[in-house]
Amino acid sequence: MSGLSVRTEDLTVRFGEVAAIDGLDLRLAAGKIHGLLGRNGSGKSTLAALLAGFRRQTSGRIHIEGDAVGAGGEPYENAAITSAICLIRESGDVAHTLPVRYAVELARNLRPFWNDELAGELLDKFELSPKKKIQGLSRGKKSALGVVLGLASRAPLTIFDESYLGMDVPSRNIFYDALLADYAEVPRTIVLSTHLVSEVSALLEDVVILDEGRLVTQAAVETLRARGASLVGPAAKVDELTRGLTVLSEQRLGGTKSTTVFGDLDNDLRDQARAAGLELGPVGLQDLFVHLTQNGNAAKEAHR
Ligand SMILES: Nc1ncnc2c1ncn2[C@@H]1O[C@H](COP(=O)(O)OP(=O)(O)OP(=O)(O)O)[C@@H](O)[C@H]1O
Repeated sequence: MSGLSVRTEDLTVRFGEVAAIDGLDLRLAAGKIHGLLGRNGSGKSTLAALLAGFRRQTSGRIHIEGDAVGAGGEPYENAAITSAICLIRESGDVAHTLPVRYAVELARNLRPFWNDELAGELLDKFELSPKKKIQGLSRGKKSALGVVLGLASRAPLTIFDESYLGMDVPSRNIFYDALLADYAEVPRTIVLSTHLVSEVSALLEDVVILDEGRLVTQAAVETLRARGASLVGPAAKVDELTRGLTVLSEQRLGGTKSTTVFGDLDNDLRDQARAAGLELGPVGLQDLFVHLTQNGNAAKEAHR
């Protein structure tokens, strides 16, 4: 099993006047970890709910495909498809009056690819007692329970919709490590919806950036990160070579400066930078995300 692929065509969801998703043409390749990035209100949760069949689109099409779902098709009201998809939302969607072990049992019964051993290991890692009532868990522990259910479901398409934001940094690190380890063992399609871009960027292979329900860009992380450069070295030289370029961020420590710029650096400039002893590197995903979703830039990018 290497997961499900997703294709959307002209996908649109309207809430009255608001288009939460607006004519989205998207491709998510099977067996990869995708980042679904966007600012607040950009449509991430709406898209996640559509892919998991939790809601129906106003217009357009969704096609889910892969070994686990036979001929594939639309997820809405299609149990053969939705049983292979697990969406974990920030709320966790777990019954609050029950102990943790009931939530685990429920998932075990509902999820055809469920792995009990992994669930047990993760409960221990997050120090979640099976006897504890869910309503008595802290926000972070509720999020951790959601993460345990999501990972142990081993669903061919697993979507975490900001479900780990309530967790503290050490717990989030446990999540990231567990996700990578289990993904290496059982490759599947994972979607991480987040605005904590810098934190998850090392996990991601492909990235989708949304803005106001529209696709700003979709690309492999490496391709995106090559769409600019960071220059590090003596401040005066860095300033001289980056003059007139679109600067995404700058940091200075004593006489040394690191400047990140957007756009292609021509070979001449690269040669000059190297000759001056500057270090050249790719752009951080966080800087790109901020730039691409700033007022006006998203629309320009979408029409590139
Ligand atoms: N049930 C609803 N009724 C009306 N409007 C809605 C509903 N759900 C979402 N919206 C609107 O659709 C747009 C997209 O919302 P969505 O929750 O999908 O964004 P998001 O990217 O997940 O945001 P956040 O990062 O803040 O969670 C927003 O303008 C939101 O107000």
